[in-house]
Amino acid sequence: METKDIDFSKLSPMMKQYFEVKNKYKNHILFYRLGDFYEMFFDDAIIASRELELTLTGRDCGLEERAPMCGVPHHACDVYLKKLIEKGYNVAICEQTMDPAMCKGIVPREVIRVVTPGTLIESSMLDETSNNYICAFYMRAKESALCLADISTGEVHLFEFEGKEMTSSAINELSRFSPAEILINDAFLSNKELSSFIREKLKTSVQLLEENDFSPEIHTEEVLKQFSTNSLESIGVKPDTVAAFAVCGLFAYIHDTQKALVGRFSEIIKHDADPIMTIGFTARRNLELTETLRNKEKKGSLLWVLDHTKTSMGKRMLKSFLEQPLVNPAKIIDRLDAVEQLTMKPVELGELKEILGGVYDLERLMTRVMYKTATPRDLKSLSLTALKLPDIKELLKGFDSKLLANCNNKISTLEAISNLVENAIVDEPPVNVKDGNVIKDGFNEQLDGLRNIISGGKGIIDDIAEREREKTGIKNLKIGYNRVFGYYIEVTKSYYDLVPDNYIRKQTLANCERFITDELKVAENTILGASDKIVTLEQEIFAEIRDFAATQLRLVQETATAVAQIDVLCSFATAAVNNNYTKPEIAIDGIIDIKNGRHPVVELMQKDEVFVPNDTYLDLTSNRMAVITGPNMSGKSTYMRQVALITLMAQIGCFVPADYAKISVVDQIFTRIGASDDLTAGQSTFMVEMSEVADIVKHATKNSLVILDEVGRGTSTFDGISIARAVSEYISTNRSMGCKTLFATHYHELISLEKELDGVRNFSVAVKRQGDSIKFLRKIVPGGVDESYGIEVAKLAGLPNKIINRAKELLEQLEAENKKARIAAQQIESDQISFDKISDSIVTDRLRKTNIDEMTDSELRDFVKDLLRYV
Ligand SMILES: Nc1ncnc2c1ncn2[C@@H]1O[C@H](COP(=O)(O)OP(=O)(O)OP(=O)(O)O)[C@@H](O)[C@H]1O
Repeated sequence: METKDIDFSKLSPMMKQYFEVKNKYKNHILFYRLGDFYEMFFDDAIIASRELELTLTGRDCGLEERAPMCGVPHHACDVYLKKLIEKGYNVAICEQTMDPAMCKGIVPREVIRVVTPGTLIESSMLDETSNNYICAFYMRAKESALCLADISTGEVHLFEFEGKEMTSSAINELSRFSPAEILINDAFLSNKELSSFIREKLKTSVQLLEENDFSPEIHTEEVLKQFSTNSLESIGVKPDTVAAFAVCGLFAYIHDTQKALVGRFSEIIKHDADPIMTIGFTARRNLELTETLRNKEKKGSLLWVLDHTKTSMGKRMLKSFLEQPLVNPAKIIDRLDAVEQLTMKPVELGELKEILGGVYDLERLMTRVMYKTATPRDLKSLSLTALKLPDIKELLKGFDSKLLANCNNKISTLEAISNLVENAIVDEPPVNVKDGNVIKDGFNEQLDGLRNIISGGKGIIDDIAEREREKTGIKNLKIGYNRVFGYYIEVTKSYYDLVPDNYIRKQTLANCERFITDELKVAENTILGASDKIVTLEQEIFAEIRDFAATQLRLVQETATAVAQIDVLCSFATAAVNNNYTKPEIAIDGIIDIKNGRHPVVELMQKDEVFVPNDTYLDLTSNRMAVITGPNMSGKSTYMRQVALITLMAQIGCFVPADYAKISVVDQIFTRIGASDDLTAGQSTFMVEMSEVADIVKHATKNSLVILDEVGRGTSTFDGISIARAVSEYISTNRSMGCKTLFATHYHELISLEKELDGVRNFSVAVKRQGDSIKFLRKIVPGGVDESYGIEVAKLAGLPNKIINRAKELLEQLEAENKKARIAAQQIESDQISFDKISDSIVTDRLRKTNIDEMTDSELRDFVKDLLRYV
């Protein structure tokens, strides 16, 4: 039976309640709590049974047909939630809001949480090394704001964008944070570039909200509750700004969907005040910062090389460091000084790392505390971590670093929490507080009193048993207990005759009978009453301790951030020591000078070839652009990426793989490398290549670093050469440009740029010819090469000899033709022959393609003259 066929007036009272709730959450799967299960009914049950492979059963619902039903146990619902979220469903969790035992009639129920990709908090559903952001993007005509929050850690970021850079800046930030869920307003949809970026590249869940859902007039209260504050200004948000709309949109949504979570957030990180390096979506992926391009794996990425962190908080922060390199030289130097100090004291570094190894994820623990879902073990983890903090603080005192001292100041020892938890909670508590034995003896008088009754209760029961044996003469009389019947006196068959009249029969078994007496009943009431009270009291005491921990949110959050930062700095120091890195010099004179630089990942991944280090020198004047030629496979891309990675590593405050490095801070890194997988999004390789180049020339400044690998390769040779040359000219001459550029190319024609343009220098990757083969030397040397060695590389790659020989033949033929074309061109130049005499050459082929018939003689002459430069 489907929902549409239901006669609602005939439904049972419980089903009526179900539909009252369900109607508010039509687009969600409703988990409806019934006892120990979350049940799903009707259409939800049909979907869930299919998606979760659950048995579809039925339940009487007041109608003739039973309601389709399936369910999942409430204590194991995480697994099922995860599956549904991964399959793109949103889930509303409806709980019983009163103890059923205390209710007459239908138990009241309410949706306390809506689970969507951006609102997950369950450890089992989250990657401990990554943040999980939900964001609101509020857009007006010329301005917009983006507010992101990670509910599981309490982190909040806010950006405001305006003017013509609005879209590109927004795309950069969205790709940097990669949110799991985006809330948008109507105006967002009119921005085609942003909409298609989110749809095609981020592939994130998007929800269109009403304009009112963002209104500060309506929603400020909810934001204030979430931040436990009394004004938007106190969290750095000016009312009526576009930022206030984004903040209100996001936190009103969180407030509405996460009813159990109040006051989880303490501060908003505003980014306009503190700019960071821009690395676009493409460069981030091309440089393989956090995952490899091909397999999307951590191994083989820069993160893999640098990750020696010990805590989950450190892992998340390391990732955000990599994605947000600094541009403020003073801040970079502070980090580098801290790393240097740590490398200089290996024993203390080792001790710090060992302590950090025992630190729990304070941020996610606090979310559970605020949600009131923290278990006794969670509080114990919080306390155990707090107990380690004094040792961390003591060790940090031994380092002479401003940043480490700063972190130390921010670490609170959280004594109030650890004292309370250590005094109150047993050393190895059960997961669930209801299981009992959570609170230590001696912590609460009332609890101690009740426990005494229980332990004394055993004595009372033993006394009764002893007296009854004496009184009745039943030697093997004993008193037992079970959950159904409570306490009972057990008498075996052979003594039935001796059972006195005051024994009331409770149960007959094969060999014995069970009885109760008035005296035993009174004892039972005392003992069981005490047990029930103990369970309730333990829960109350635990809730008080948890709520006290919640009051310490700000302190814990600040401590967590500082500990995470120490962890990342220790991780950098470890990578520096293990891989023999150098402290870079940070400059602002525009010079990048690297001696014996290495690619941080290739040098570790490569097993069968020793990595050959290389120098780099780029500046703002005569060494702005390096044109790098060399055969395929010689190491051009590796070299260029290595320069970008060394620059980026320096700007995140990490030592670098080089003997010496002076790095002038760059504001942006751009890359145009290889084919990206946008082909799936319906763009041709060439189209992707050109739009990436367009992005670079539009946004690069003289302080940017640009990596261009084989620009122009995606089209025909002449088009390609022309585009590559025009791009190089533009970059090296245009007003705001002149940025530092590394340009690898197969077009040897570009070598001439060195003579023609200021700031261009030729380099090549050295190779050695060995008979009809070649050896890669991997060394970058000054000067360009005009030999491709393509056929030799093809041979090295194992192409069959037959093909290689035929390729050689064809090459000779083409070279002869090219020679002919050159002579013909020279003749044209000196007007010795007319155009129609040039036959059979690459130039005429090109001329034909260009539809020369429609050109005047002089246009044709200019066109050919232009081409002459390439033949
Ligand atoms: N400096 C180096 N020392 C040792 N091995 C290197 C070095 N540089 C590159 N290699 C090795 O050479 C391989 C090819 O390098 P790379 O891809 O950079 O060449 P390329 O010139 O860009 O090739 P193509 O033009 O075909 O793209 C790398 O995968 C790496 O294993």
